[in-house]
Amino acid sequence: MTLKFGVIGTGAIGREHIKRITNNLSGGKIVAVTDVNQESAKSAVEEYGLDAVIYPDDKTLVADANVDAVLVTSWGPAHEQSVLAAIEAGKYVFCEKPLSTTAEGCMRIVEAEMKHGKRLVQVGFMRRYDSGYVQLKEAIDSNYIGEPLMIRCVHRNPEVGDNYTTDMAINDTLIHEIDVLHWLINDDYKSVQVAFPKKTQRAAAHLQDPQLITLETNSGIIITAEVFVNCKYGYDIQCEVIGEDGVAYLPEFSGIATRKAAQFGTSILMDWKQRFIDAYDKELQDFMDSIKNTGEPNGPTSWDGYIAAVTADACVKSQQTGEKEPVALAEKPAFYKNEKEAVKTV
Ligand SMILES: NC(=O)c1ccc[n+]([C@@H]2O[C@H](COP(=O)([O-])OP(=O)(O)OC[C@H]3O[C@@H](n4cnc5c(N)ncnc54)[C@H](O)[C@@H]3O)[C@@H](O)[C@H]2O)c1
Ligand SMILES: O[C@H]1[C@H](O)[C@@H](O)[C@H](O)[C@@H](O)[C@H]1O
Repeated sequence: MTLKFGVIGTGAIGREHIKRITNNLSGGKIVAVTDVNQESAKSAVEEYGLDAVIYPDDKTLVADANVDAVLVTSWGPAHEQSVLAAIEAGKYVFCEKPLSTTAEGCMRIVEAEMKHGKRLVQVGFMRRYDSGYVQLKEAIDSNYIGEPLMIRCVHRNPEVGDNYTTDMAINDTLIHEIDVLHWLINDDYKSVQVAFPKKTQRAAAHLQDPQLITLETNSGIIITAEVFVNCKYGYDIQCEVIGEDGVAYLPEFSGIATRKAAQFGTSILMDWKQRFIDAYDKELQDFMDSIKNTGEPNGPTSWDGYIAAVTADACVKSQQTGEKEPVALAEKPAFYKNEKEAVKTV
């Protein structure tokens, strides 16, 4: 069975996913595309030699009977509308993060999916498929480092565009940590607090950068996460879990090391595309394989998207109040209780 995809949004990650489904993975084919910028949709079709219909908008694409699954890779605020339209039409959905930019929007998706009666949606929280995070989870689950007590994270981008706003540090960037960390430690967040350190001169006038976020879990684990999106030197993701018996570190992305001119060095990546390249492949392959084998996607669910959005909303509130803000989750519906963990082979 070949899963026929319609793609909504042919920008940076839309093209990355089109490329991997077309050239690297098995079981999928792009049959339709759309973008608010129709030139972008046309150039994607040309660039990857796709035999795909170009639609004027998400609604007409979703209505194409030839489309089995919708790949939502538009801007965050546009996701909810496309995901709801796809669920309404009974199509599978792979939606890039965030599932919706608000908790209410995620809840509308959760309710629509439950009404449909079976899981259709997978959220692109690809770090759960990254071998480094999978190894960290194994170190925690096997009790190798004892009970986790604290976690220290760093999420740095070399630069961002002028349209990147202060709340996007949470909704667009920290959202990866929000998702992967509660999965890593099997715990939920109780409260969050955001602090604004001294601002870098490289940030646009409207943007607070860097930001330091503290998240506390129900069991008392304290997490500190730095988001710094104009760090200039590279794309740098760090995670250190401090347990009662030891410390576990997320592996660094490995490039070659060099010795030259009295220097010992190694390279640092400059963007996200390479850093999690294997994880992007694995998440999409898993999406296609699990639909083929079980009729439902296996990866991060709409409920995971909801947890991330509630936590992100509390962080955005704390950006405004400067206070510690509670994270108040609704009770998990039975519909999502039997979900399998998206842990794949390393
Ligand atoms: N998982 C990851 O690591 C990762 C990496 C990059 C981006 N993303 C997410 O993917 C999404 C896209 O990011 P990007 O970097 O590719 O952005 P981008 O700006 O490069 O591309 C987005 C594209 O969507 C189009 N678009 C916007 N609204 C639309 C709509 N309503 N209908 C159709 N097309 C629409 C735009 O014209 C643009 O071509 C964002 O939600 C972002 O957070 C995730
Ligand atoms: O959309 C991107 C992507 O999710 C990257 O992984 C993250 O580091 C960036 O901050 C974000 O803007």
